[in-house]
Amino acid sequence: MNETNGVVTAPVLSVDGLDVTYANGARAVRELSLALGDGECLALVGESGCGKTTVARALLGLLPRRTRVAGSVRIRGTEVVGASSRRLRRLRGTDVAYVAQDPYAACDPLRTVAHHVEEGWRAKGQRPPDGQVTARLAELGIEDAQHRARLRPHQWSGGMLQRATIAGATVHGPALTVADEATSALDADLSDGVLAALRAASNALLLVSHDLALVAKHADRVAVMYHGRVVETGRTGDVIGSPRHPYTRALLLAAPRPGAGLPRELPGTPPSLADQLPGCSFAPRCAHSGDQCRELLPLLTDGVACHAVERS
Ligand SMILES: Nc1ncnc2c1ncn2[C@@H]1O[C@H](COP(=O)(O)OP(=O)(O)OP(=O)(O)O)[C@@H](O)[C@H]1O
Repeated sequence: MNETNGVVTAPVLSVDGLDVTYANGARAVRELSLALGDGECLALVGESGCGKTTVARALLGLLPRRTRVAGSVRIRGTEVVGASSRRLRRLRGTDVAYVAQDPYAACDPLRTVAHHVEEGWRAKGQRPPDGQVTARLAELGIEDAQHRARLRPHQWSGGMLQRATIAGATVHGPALTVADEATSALDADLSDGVLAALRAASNALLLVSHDLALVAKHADRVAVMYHGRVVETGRTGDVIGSPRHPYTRALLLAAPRPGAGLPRELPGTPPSLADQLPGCSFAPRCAHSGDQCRELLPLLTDGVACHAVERS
């Protein structure tokens, strides 16, 4: 709980022991815990398939039927795991909003952009107050918003259209915005501005991203996932500037970043999601692993889950 001026509020997001197994037996998220406060931006990073999107979907109650979900996801104190469809519908838009990867895929090509922004109100059975669509678009950096809002999505550039989807997703000022690779369909030079707009339009923001340069610039904290677990977490500058987990170091070396030299491919491949290794899932790929790493699961302690890391 947080206390501001004597008023106690629940953290925006608290995830405790989240565990997700798809119907085919793939255990994509394993005992994952996270917390996010007002105004904070947390980036979830990690190789493809490590479970980032699964976490994002779990926060919105959007996992497929027959997926087994254990643990707890609370948004402003309201439990999402096991919530009824009615309660989830009530939470979406007001408590938690979602920004998808590809704005063109998220929009109906036959409808105007204004129609998509208005959907934020319609989904709650409301009509947008006069002038609000244009005002929201202008706030997100759209020039000549009144005219442009009447155009169709294909008449907008990708960066501008993503700003419009952010405008629609955040009309009710949700406590938490979840953005899953929200800029990966855009050119690199547009991504920065769109992320800045996303941050400005959001309260707490969970950013799923593979772009470590953007994460370094926009996120306050980072959680590095591997094989469904958080293996390192901390302030962005610390995790990206002085990574401690061998996996985080390898991930950073594999990422194209200005001034970081040529990327070095991550050795090996992650284990299958059906595997239940007794020890660290990264041990088979880790140059520092010993017997303990293969036998005993390292717990996340002081922001890092690794037996081999030096602890002061
Ligand atoms: N509906 C599903 N049924 C079975 N397995 C799934 C399903 N959705 C995802 N998975 C598997 O769960 C694992 C985690 O997927 P997820 O999309 O969460 O990873 P990710 O880290 O977001 O990857 P990417 O960066 O490629 O989007 C992957 O191995 C994926 O194949």
